[in-house]
Amino acid sequence: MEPKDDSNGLCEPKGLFIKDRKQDQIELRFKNLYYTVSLGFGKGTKDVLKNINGVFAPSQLVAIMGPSGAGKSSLLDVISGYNLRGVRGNVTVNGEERRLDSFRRLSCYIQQDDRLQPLLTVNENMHIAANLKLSKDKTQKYKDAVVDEILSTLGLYKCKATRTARLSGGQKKRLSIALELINNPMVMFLDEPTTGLDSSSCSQCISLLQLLAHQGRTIICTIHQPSASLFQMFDQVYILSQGTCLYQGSTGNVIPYLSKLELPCPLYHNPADFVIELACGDHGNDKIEKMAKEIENGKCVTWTGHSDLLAINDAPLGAPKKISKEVDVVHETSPYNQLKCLLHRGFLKCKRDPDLTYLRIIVNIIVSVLLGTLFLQIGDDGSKIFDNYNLLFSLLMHHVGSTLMLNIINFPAEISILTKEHFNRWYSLKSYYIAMNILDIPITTFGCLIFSVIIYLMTGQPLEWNRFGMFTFICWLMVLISQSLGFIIGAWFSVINGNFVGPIIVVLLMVFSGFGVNLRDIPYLLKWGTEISFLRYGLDALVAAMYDKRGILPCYTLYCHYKYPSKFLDEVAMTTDHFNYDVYALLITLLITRVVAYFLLRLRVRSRVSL
Ligand SMILES: Nc1ncnc2c1ncn2[C@@H]1O[C@H](COP(=O)(O)OP(=O)(O)OP(=O)(O)O)[C@@H](O)[C@H]1O
Repeated sequence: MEPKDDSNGLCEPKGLFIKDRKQDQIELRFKNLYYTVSLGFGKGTKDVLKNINGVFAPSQLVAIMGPSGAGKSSLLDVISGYNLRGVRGNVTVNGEERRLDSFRRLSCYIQQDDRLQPLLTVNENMHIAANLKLSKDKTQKYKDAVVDEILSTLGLYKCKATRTARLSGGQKKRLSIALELINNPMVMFLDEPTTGLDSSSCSQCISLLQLLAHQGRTIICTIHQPSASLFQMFDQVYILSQGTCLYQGSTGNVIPYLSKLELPCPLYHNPADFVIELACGDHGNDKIEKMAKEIENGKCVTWTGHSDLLAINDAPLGAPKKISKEVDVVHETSPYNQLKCLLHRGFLKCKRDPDLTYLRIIVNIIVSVLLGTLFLQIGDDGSKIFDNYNLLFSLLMHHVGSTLMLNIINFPAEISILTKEHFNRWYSLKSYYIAMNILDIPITTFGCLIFSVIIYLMTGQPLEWNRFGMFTFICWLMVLISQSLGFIIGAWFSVINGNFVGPIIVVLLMVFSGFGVNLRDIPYLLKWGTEISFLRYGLDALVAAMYDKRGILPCYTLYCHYKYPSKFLDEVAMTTDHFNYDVYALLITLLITRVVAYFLLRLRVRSRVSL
């Protein structure tokens, strides 16, 4: 039976994914927490969080509030374990020092920007997440039931078949929450879940979080300046100003707290607005100091309204130390299952986005026809050997340039989704990388093959299967290497910087390829450039594929200076006996660049820097 759903409202859950898990409840504490960032070379450091303390109790919806730049997102990043660099102090989970590997099994982090797969429907996104996040022993029927229950609870059931790109802002936000709810985390961190939503979507989103929190979860979110009614929906508030805590306690206690400090909230004034005004220093910096002192920078828990809550100083905490490093986190399903799911998702994305797939094929057809027309039937002509050499170089440039730029532009967008999903333990980076490599092979191979067939026939290259095979294989290797280079640049640079760096690299590859500047004329000190330019190996190999054991070329004019290919090859300092050597060099380059791309991607994902 179809679950009851109002696509705008929330339903009561049936209890499949939202069970009473009081025994699993999580209390988070932090003590003497500092977060220090470097301001750049020679500019010193800045303490974003300054010796703050706090406690986030279970079954509570907590709002971290404060003016812009107060350190709200930084606090969320630090306690969730998303950010470890520059952090000092203690973070404990139910009284024990937080161990990231186990903590990440219990928690999830939903970023401010919706990092969703736009081409997949809500249902597909949910099912892929369920297959990745629920253990293998759960039946498909169970997974379907969980997905349906979450979707109807979050008011998304009627949008099941809608593509994510077509959802409204509020629906996207709910889908982000729904995806992370699949494995029922007990702690949820949300960075500004209401940003960009209208007031009705805001209150829907917060009432959903309230519902989830009151089922036993600890839900912590940052929020800018909530309306009075939204503010009342939170159980607890943690107010920050310039990295220090000004208040920690229940929403209802904010006004009594301020009255005690002789800072009465004006009648008919939204307490959230008033407290932000105080935190901004609008009523004087002395008020900020007064509040921080009263709340002991977060150590005082009396305003939380929980008499059983231990004060920060009374709770068992070890001596302050550097927060432990991340260890490899175990995922819910096997690498094989992760690979299967990621391949399935990648296949769906390719199917839904035929534009890029078709574009790649069409570009290959257009460029090959264009080059074929320019260099029509020159392959067997003794007077056109120089033109044929130009053709070989031009087609290599097409393969390198188009593939490199495509990946420089596309790859960074994938990284932000990957960072989120990897942090929330959907899959390992290895599975992702293998799937990504496999997914591109069919289209790359097809594009290369079609390009080679057209250009080979149009330009009248020798009709021998082995030469055609060698020609296509070299083009294919060049595309794969350019793709790896695109991954390297995409993993390391932003799209803008990548667009600047990419063409520079192509120019350097050209300079050292032996085309234009003869390999013999390259100064000794710059010879290393020719050793690492894969374009040189590609060109050398293509020349070998076309001219090895060719004998005298037919001459259709009075005099053909280069009818002996060896004469021409000697002039451009190329040989035909290096084909195998060139292939090995290209294979090694491919291997090295793929490995380097993987490690750079790993570094980028682990540092979680967004460019
Ligand atoms: N890696 C960093 N390098 C330099 N400064 C940083 C870094 N991370 C945070 N900051 C600075 O720390 C302060 C707090 O940043 P944070 O993003 O936590 O603020 P916020 O309260 O979430 O602000 P907003 O509400 O505007 O998002 C800001 O002044 C920010 O510039």
